[in-house]
Parts: sequence; C-alpha cells; structure tokens
Amino acid sequence: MERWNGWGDPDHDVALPAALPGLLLHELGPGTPPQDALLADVLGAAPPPRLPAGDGFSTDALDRVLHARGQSFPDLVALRSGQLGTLPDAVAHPSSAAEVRALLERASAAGAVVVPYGGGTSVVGGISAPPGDAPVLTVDVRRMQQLHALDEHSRLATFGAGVAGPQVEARLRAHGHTLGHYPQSFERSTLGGWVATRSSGQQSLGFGRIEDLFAGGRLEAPAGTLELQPFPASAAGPDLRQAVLGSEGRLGILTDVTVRVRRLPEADVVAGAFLPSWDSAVTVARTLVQDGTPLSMVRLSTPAETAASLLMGGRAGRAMAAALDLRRLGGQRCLLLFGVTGGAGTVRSARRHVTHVVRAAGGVGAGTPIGRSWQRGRFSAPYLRNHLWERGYGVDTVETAAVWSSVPGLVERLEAALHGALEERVHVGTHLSHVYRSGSSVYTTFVFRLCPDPAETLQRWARLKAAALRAIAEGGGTLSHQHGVGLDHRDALPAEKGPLGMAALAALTTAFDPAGLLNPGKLLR
Ligand SMILES: Cc1cc2nc3c(=O)[nH]c(=O)nc-3n(C[C@H](O)[C@H](O)[C@H](O)COP(=O)(O)OP(=O)(O)OC[C@H]3O[C@@H](n4cnc5c(N)ncnc54)[C@H](O)[C@@H]3O)c2cc1C
Repeated sequence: MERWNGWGDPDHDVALPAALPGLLLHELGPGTPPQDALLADVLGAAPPPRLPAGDGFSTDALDRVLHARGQSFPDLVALRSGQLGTLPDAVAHPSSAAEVRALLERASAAGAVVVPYGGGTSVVGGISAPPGDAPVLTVDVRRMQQLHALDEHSRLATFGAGVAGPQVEARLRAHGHTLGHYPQSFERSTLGGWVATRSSGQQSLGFGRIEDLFAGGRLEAPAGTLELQPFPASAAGPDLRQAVLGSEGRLGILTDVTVRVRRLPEADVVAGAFLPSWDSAVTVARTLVQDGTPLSMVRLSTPAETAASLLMGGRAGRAMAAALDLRRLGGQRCLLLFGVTGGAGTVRSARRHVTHVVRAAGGVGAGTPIGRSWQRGRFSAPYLRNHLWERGYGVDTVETAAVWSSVPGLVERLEAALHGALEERVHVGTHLSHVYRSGSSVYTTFVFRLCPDPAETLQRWARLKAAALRAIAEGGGTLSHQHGVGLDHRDALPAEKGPLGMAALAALTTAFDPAGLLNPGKLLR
C-alpha cells in the first residue's frame, strides 16, 4: 500500500538529516505546516461515479482517490488539502493486452476518456483525471508485470508494461542480468511509464537512457495494435519506437515492453572527488565524458549544493569538510560523484584515470565511502519531501539539458530566477545529473515556505516554476530532460517544437486515436 497523500511506503521511513531543519530555519525562517485533509473526509466527498461498476470497472472510492493525482507539487497540494479536483469515475486493472483492448472499446462506447496509469509517479500532472463532461476511466496497468521472455543470446527481455523497477531488477538478476535503469522513483515507477515519459536512470551514462534500452513492444491504440519488433537496427523508414517514446499515454497503452539487458556487472562502484571551483568541476565532468572514460554516472554539485550535502552528512560530512579545509579546498568546492560499472580491471583503470583528471584540475579524491553513502540513500530523498511538508516547507525540482557551452550560464540564470521569484528567500541547489558528449542535464531543487492557504502555496509555486521555465528557455535548455511534458509543461512545448512540429504531433495522435479518447490535454492540447 502506498501513502495516499505523499511519497512512498508508509511502513518505510527515512529520517530527516539532523542539520536540515536548522539550515532551513536559518535560510528561510520558520515554516507553518498547513492542515492536512483526512482520507475519510476525502473519500466521503467523492462525487458519484459517472461510469457503472462491474465488467472490469472499479468505482470504489479509495481506488478512485488513489488514482486521482500523481507526484507533482500541485498534486501534493491537492492531496494534502483534500481538494483533488476531478476524480476518475472508474479504475480498471487489466491483466492482458486483450483486456486492455476490451476496455478501450468499452470506454469508447460509454463516451469516456481514458488515462493510462503506470506507477503514478508523474511529476508533471501526467495522470490527472481531465475535467470536463466526459467520464474518466483510469487504466492501471500494474497487473501486467510478468517477465514473458528472456532471450539470453540476444540479451532481450520482454515484460508486461506495468512492472515496477524493483521487480524488473529482481526478475533479471535471478537470471544473472540487469537493465540498470534507476530513476529516483525506481521503487514505484513502471517500465511502460519509463518509455511513455522518456525516462532517464541515475546510471544512464553507462546503461543508457530508456530510449537506448527500449527495443520494442506492443501498444494498444483505439485505431489498432502497434507491434514494434526488437530489431538491433533498421533503415526501414522512420523508427516508430521514437514516436512511442515520450507519447505520455496519447497514442495508446503499452502492454508489453522489450528491453535490452546486460549480464550483471562484476563491480558497481560509486566514488567521490572534490574540485576547487564550479568552473574546474564542469571542465572535469566534460573532459571525462568527452574522452570516453567508461563511467556509468557523473553527478556534479554546485558549491551551494555541496555545502548543504556536507552539512547534512552529519559527523562524516563535518569531518570531510574539515579535511578539505586543511587541503585548502574552501568555500567554492564542488562534489563530483562518479560511477564505474563493469569488470574489476575496467573499474580500476577508470578510477585511476578519474583521479588523474581530478588532480590535474587541483581537486582531491574522496574514495568510495561517500559513494556508498550516496548509493544507500539514492531512492530516499523523496521521503524527505513528506517531512519537510510537515514542517511547513515545500520542495520541488526543475530539470533541463543544454549543450556544454550553455551549461554554466544556464545554471547561473536558473538559480538567479528562483532566488528572485518570491519576496522572500528560497533555498536553491543544483547538480548536473546526466552528462553527454555534447552537454549535460541540469537538475535544480528549490525549497520555499508553504502558506496556510493551499491556493496561496500554489501561487508561490507557480511563480517559481514560471521563473524557472523562462530562465531555462532563455538559457538554451530543453523544456525537460527526463520528467516529460504532461500538463505542467504543455503550454511551453510549442516554443520548443515549432508550428510544424506541433502539427506533426497532433496528426500522430489523430492517427492512433481519432476520437481523442486517450489522456486528453496531456503533452499537447
Ligand atoms: C520522487 C520522484 C523522483 C523521480 N525521479 C526520476 C528520475 O530520476 N528520472 C526520471 O526519468 N523520472 C523521474 N521521476 C519522474 C517519473 O518517475 C517518471 O516520469 C516515470 O517514468 C513515470 O513512470 P510511471 O510508471 O510512474 O508513470 P505514470 O506516472 O503512471 O505515467 C506517466 C505518463 O506515462 C503514461 N503511461 C504510463 N504507463 C503507460 C503505459 N503502459 N502505456 C502508455 N502510457 C503510459 C501516463 O498516461 C502518463 O502520461 C521522478 C518522480 C518522482 C515522484
């Protein structure tokens, strides 16, 4: 059972780092926790469903509430305040592609619209039930989670699209394989959701983004079934996998997904290093990726984020800070975490090379303890969001990617925009989370004070978000590196795609879904 109005498993909690409340109090002032709505009241207020129960439709109020919203900041405000907006009128839990097809036909006959639902971890409003006259059927695909086939010769695995991260890895590891796709939402997000949003895992530098891993599959659309065969390569015209990747439930429902897997690596190590300044750190990250060092991850924090991480690292963090001070790596130091995955020899030589590049830039190595600490907590940060809310602070992230020549300017512009968006202080920290030969992603977290009135909190968030999106566009970044478009980024998409691009996307949705049944309003109007 997932927590209904926040992140994660209610039986598994992660303690707030002891220094964090003090840091926020000092930087932002005291937080005022808003009053949370009670689940019983939310269930009691659910409007009568506009679809009949039975024949695959659940109209149970809890099922409808649990599928109403995702994990974006506006979703969190809605859930905590109990002002959920439109609820799905029914939820379906199909177990097969045939059942999905039957549901699409039944929804169409009932004049309903359909929201495909994976793990419900969208942070852009991707699974919200659309308002309007049409009843809403949410199709939760998580019963389709079997490993259907593993072709060890070709290193291809076919799963039901609703399989969540931990099951993907457990099933592959039982056969000595791995996918290596670890978004921070790993616990809960699904393979189909990863494809539908063009997801990126923390070790995408080594394992690839989902578009590199997605080999084929099956999509049930109102206009028919699309089978994508897992050819290793093909020149047979445009690659339709690319149309499905990032389609955000607008083209059809993925029922099976074939992915490219690997043998489990001998070693999977994360280590750290500190660089003396942001400029030197960015140069090191760029050098490492451009010279082809076989790394699975490069994660580089700005001086502000580095300082906050060391502070939150407790005694070990303080000891590290003191050691760095002694070595004259002072206030502008930046933490570089790098992953190496593969055979023992590869790991040794890659680490040697990183050490060489770091030292040449005036930095120092910090070894694997800091990396192991990151590995232990790699999926924990979202739990902290719950705690911060309960202390009166809101936290959200914005993310983008840009070419190397734009990255430093973009980071500066983005942080300045967030700092200046409200009349009061905002805590801001940035890291480069995924690096490429031509550029990098930029991932910025911001924390601000909540208001007692949810509408005012939303207004604050909207100002921060608008300022960030403007800075990203002006700084040469893409609208999203990994979170997708959904509702929250939809109106900014035409500026990136242009009129012809938007017309092509609209034509594609019409070809797959002529009556506009699927996830209306997400990705594009
Ligand atoms: C705390 C947190 C951390 C995150 N970290 C990362 C990260 O590191 N990297 C990253 O890439 N993203 C991250 N995300 C965003 C989110 O997890 C991804 O977008 C993820 O891919 C969504 O998967 P899901 O299964 O939860 O899909 P959902 O949220 O259920 O759906 C997302 C979209 O995909 C569509 N969809 C879902 N399943 C299907 C299907 N079977 N067929 C067709 N359409 C479908 C939905 O209609 C919707 O438009 C994070 C989110 C949270 C809350």
